[in-house]
Amino acid sequence: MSLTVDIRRDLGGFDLHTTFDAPEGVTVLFGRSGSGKTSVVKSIAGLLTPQQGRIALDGRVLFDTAARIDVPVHKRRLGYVFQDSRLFPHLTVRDNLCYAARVSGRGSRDPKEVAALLGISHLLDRRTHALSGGEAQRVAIGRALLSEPDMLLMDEPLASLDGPRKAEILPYLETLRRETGLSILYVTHNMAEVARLATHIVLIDEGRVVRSGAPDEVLTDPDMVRMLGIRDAGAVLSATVAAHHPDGLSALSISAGQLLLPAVEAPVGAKLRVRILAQDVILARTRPEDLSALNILPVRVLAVRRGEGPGVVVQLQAGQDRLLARITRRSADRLDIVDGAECYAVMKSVAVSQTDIAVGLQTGL
Ligand SMILES: Nc1ncnc2c1ncn2[C@@H]1O[C@H](COP(=O)(O)OP(=O)(O)OP(=O)(O)O)[C@@H](O)[C@H]1O
Repeated sequence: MSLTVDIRRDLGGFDLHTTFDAPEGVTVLFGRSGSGKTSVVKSIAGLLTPQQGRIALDGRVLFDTAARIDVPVHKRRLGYVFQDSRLFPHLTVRDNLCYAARVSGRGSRDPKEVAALLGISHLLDRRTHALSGGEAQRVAIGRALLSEPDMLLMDEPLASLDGPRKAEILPYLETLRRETGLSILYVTHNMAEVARLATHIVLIDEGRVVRSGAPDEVLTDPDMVRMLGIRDAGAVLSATVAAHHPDGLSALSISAGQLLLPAVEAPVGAKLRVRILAQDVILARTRPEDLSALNILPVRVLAVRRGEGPGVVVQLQAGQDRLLARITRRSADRLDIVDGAECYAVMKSVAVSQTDIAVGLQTGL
């Protein structure tokens, strides 16, 4: 399912004027606090009425001011997962799961299957007030799935969870996407979630779309670094597990060669996406010898962006992929890092952790 959105609404001086397409897959709507993300999602869900515009899901028009169409919320066939789980505390997990299916009247999916997919089978008879935040959120996702929506809208579904709980849920979201094929519009301002889940990214600022496209293009666009956050800037690379070595390292094939990382929990042949932060990439003009860092890739400089501070962001071509490196202006001058320069990108193996790796999901669909 692909969604097209073109809406305009004045929110007390805030001019929401957002136009984008969300193709099949996981489209991440990313922007800082107050950029208009929730207002966009509410408009799609039918909870906020734009003054002007059109919203359509494949051929099905949900909203169109010109044609005077405004499909009511319950007939839009969209699943909505909020920041907080909003479960019924007096009902069991099973009853919470079945509720949406009953209300939507589209419940042909087996709740047990959905519970298994989300790792909540052992919780079915529990009341929801005693669930952990991560468990409750998985039940909320299951409930949305059981209404058999044409698309799932997820508005910062992990924002209320701490780091370990986020890490617990992310693999389920990856499985969900892979196994149900359901298209998802996913709102977040967390870059780790973007890097792990997105198959398409829409960047929004002050109610307007400033950039959209595939993650490997958008995330390595040096002009977007400021908006994405300099500390979080980095690339996502598609990789395949090539070998697991007895010394605890795994070898991954990427288009530019090989990466050695701490043991990756995936079998040989598994497809992965790996996030490499710009601040973890060092540049050298000649191939370094006698270095402890194990990953040295030949790269070509595509662009150099100088900021106001002492740092520069360097966009690099590494095989078919793009990388970003963040180095000092002083080093860039000393090493003559200019457009077209051939050099080597150096990365420590331990710089990439398990949370930077998504299994079974490459940068495309
Ligand atoms: N019903 C409303 N009436 C007036 N102003 C509103 C209304 N809803 C949202 N706004 C304003 O519109 C702007 C965008 O808000 P929105 O909640 O869509 O942003 P957001 O990107 O989702 O932010 P956050 O990440 O903090 O949730 C904000 O300035 C907000 O105060």
